[in-house]
Amino acid sequence: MAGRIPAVHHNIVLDSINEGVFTVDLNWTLQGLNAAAEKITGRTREWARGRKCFDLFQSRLCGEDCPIRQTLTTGEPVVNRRTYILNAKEECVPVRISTAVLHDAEGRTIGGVETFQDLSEVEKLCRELKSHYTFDDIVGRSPAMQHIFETLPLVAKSDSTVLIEGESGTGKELFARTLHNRSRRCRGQFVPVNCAALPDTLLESEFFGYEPGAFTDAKRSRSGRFELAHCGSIFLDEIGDISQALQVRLLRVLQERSVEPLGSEKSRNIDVRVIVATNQNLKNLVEQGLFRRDLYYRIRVIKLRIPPLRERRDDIPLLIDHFINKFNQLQDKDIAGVTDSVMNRLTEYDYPGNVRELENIVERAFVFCQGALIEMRHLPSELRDTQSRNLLGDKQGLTLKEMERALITRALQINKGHRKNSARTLGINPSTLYRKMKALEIDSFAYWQD
Ligand SMILES: Nc1ncnc2c1ncn2[C@@H]1O[C@H](COP(=O)(O)OP(=O)(O)OP(=O)(O)O)[C@@H](O)[C@H]1O
Repeated sequence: MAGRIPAVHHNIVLDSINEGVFTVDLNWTLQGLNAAAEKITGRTREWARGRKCFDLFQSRLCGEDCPIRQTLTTGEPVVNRRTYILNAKEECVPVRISTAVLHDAEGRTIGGVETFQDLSEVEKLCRELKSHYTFDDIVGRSPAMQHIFETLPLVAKSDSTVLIEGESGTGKELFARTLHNRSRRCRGQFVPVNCAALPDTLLESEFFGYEPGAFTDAKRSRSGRFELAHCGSIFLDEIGDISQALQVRLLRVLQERSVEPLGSEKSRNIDVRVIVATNQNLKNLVEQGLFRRDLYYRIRVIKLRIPPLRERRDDIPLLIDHFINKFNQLQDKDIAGVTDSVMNRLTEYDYPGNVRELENIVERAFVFCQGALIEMRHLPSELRDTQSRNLLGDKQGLTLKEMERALITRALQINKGHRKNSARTLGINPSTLYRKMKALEIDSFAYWQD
């Protein structure tokens, strides 16, 4: 008969695996580490003796959110939770951890075991892969974005005026900033001006500045945005909204590279790169006589068109990831991603507000999401609504009452009998749902599933 494997052999087995393993007693005192745990944490078994597991990990999960505490409290294992630990050199190490309860021969709980994998290499590879899909802060893997990434360094190097066209929220200002940061002017200022935000008279003094007495309130002189941008770049957003009179003045500035503050007769030379943006079709405005043709040709020396997000859906998963990372850092959270159904919904949605809208959707979900993944119920109702729209399926030609019954029972089926979630799917108050269910004699327990 084969004998039992001696304990010392268990240690050899534990030391031969790549995953870090440690065990703790019920007071979180470390009982042992394997060789991989020593390597990943940079701590020795001698150091660990008598210390607590939170001394070893110093992770943001330590404390209330501690996985091993959860396991010891609930008896349930935690599987593949991602977090960061601090190693002996105080470096952040990304890890994926799992936990389980340890029992003695009589089945009594005597402590817990935690296994953890070092994800540094995996993250490094991901970063390398991602670097192909990013240009500074701009993310994109669609062919359209990859093409823009190729041209951006060349455009940044030149000093020519650039026209960026794209719907609102496509990232025009982000591109303009990137062009500035990558140019020889990066030490100068990047000065944005939203031409649609100010009335014409104010915009003129904003552009060119003024001298005392130029108008009633002008007590002192003030530099305009063009002067502020001297040796840097000026970004004129919503250029299609400026008046004809201002278009004439702007054309002169671009031709002569000098500005004349209001109330002054002397012009000042300026060395500025001009980047303009519009969410309108400037060519159409020219055809309609609303935008000067000569100014149009002066500003469209180089034209970049940023497609709306619905025309480059390949970018959506990457952008979601980008914004999740951004908000994890800003809000010190640890959200790992979105569920499959959320990903499907977010990649099929049309985004009238483009990337800004997607960013807002993720930011909003961060407010409501308490777990590791963003779920359907964390999305705004207009995104969840398709679920209600699809609820009826092909049940046309029903009476209003029958339709209500069909909708409610379908919502209960989808939400496994959960009345609050069903109310959310239907876009009504839980109390309204309870009332309707009572009137229609629908029993939610019939749909209840674990
Ligand atoms: N490709 C991208 N990668 C990462 N972030 C992006 C990208 N495109 C846009 N964003 C982000 O989306 C938000 C909106 O972008 P931005 O303000 O540049 O848009 P815009 O086209 O200038 O909008 P508007 O026309 O309304 O002024 C910003 O927070 C920006 O950082």
